[in-house]
Amino acid sequence: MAAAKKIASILLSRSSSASRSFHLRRGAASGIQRFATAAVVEEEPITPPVQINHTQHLINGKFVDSASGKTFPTFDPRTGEVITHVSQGEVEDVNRAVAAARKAFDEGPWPKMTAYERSRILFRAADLIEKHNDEIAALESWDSGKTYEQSSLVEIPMVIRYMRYYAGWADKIHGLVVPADGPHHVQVLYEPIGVAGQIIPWNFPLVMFAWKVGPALACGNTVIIKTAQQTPLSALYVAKLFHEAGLPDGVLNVVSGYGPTAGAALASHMDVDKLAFTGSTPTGKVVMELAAKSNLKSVILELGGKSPMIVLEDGDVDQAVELAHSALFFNQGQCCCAGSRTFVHERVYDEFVEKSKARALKRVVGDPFRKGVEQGPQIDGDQFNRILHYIKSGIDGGASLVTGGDRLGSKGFYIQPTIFSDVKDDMIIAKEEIFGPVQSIFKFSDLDEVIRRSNASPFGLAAGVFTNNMDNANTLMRALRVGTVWINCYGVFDAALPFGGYKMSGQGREKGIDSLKAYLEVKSVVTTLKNPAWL
Ligand SMILES: NC(=O)c1ccc[n+]([C@@H]2O[C@H](COP(=O)([O-])OP(=O)(O)OC[C@H]3O[C@@H](n4cnc5c(N)ncnc54)[C@H](O)[C@@H]3O)[C@@H](O)[C@H]2O)c1
Repeated sequence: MAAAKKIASILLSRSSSASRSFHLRRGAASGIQRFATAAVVEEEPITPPVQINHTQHLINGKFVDSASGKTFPTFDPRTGEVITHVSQGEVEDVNRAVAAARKAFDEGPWPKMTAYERSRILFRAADLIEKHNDEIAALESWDSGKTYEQSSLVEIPMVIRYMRYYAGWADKIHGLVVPADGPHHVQVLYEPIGVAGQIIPWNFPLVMFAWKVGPALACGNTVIIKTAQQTPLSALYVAKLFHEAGLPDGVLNVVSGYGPTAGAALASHMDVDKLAFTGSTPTGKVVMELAAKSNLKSVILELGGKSPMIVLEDGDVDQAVELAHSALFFNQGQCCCAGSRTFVHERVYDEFVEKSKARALKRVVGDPFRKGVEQGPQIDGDQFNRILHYIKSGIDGGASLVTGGDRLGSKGFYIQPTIFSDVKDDMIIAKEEIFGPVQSIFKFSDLDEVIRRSNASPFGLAAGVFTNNMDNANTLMRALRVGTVWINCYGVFDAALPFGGYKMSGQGREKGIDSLKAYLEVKSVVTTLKNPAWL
């Protein structure tokens, strides 16, 4: 019982600053209508508590229009209406941003500053983000549809924590002196790579910004980051704060625009030394090819997933239901690491399915700016249609629709929390990343079977395990071919914890010490010693 309580506190906590989970407390939501009525999403949208001040690219420390003068719209997922128009970056804008970053690296003060000075600027930037937490959170929610409570209480505080983590590293990166087989003084130096190009998705715009910009700057690199076309607003605001904190011009450049133009220009640029990409697996392959065909820049990839959430038969079923629910439905189901294959032991399967249905029916869907709402709209019409298409494929493929299965309301991109049971491994919904609020529940009989079926995926990003049996937990944590295993918790994203994928979920790691290695070159220096006193 004590263990179960501990699990609940991990799962339901609003996260300590040291070890934040992506999960919020279950919405109290008294007076808010459930998705069965749909009325709540038909109400007039709440006006977000923020003004939009920055819509141009941030290049060389200044906000500038696109060379072409073009702009593109960014939309409110609650209504599908335009929020504002943003400068549309293309090849020429990327060239300008890379030139600024190149100059700031080759001639500018950033890599030449002391590590302590760099660290202080990053700490000041984190302080400014904290000061403006609520405006930034409002921009993030307006542009992406994620709940304001999630942005303001979880994600922006996580961004601040990540920036402080990397600020702390800046003056602790040091080399080695290693023994050699001869009269040589052998040093290993860790140096910044140079100009880093970074491409991020829309599902966690600022968290992805922090995972990339933090380690790159801490190591002394300069950066051009291309935001997702769906969510350009928050990064412009935050990058401005870095400059207010004292970041020299050209060190951090933000270009808004589409993937095949601005993104491809960055990935294939001859003056970019490192490429960091987060997004879908198909686009990951494209950018890797562009990097290889241009200057063979090294690449780090954070890609898609189809992560198993494994519920063994020995635990408290109510706790397991809540954990598996949040593992899938968090952030409208738009998480790379979503627990999108819920494997449940046959002994508790029927009870689990019934209780999961009850939990999904209680999920509070509505305007993300309304207090107590757990689920906002999907990001845009493309994703909305894609998810509805997957739901149809689940029904046509013979899975049992337990609840949901349709849109919610008549405007914007809201989808009913949906559950399928009796899902078979060869169904499309069992194999492909749905990226929406659609839970698929599978039945299994024993440990070997669930290991084999969990690993039978081209993805290997993450997995969850729910059990009180530590022997089984130990077996699973070693057998699962994934980058992260959460045991009796899910979605814990500590700054010090490396995150990344096995197989087609990516290459390399972000966060933790491993992310620093991704932004450092290793140089060996050998000096001949004359008459050494010792070797
Ligand atoms: N592993 C992780 O850490 C992680 C984290 C978040 C999201 N994701 C994945 O991201 C995907 C969802 O994001 P998405 O739909 O924005 O992905 P996406 O691949 O469509 O786009 C990601 C980014 O790549 C850009 N892009 C698109 N085409 C490009 C091209 N030809 N050249 C260069 N850049 C291009 C986009 O403009 C965007 O900025 C999911 O598959 C999800 O699993 C992974």
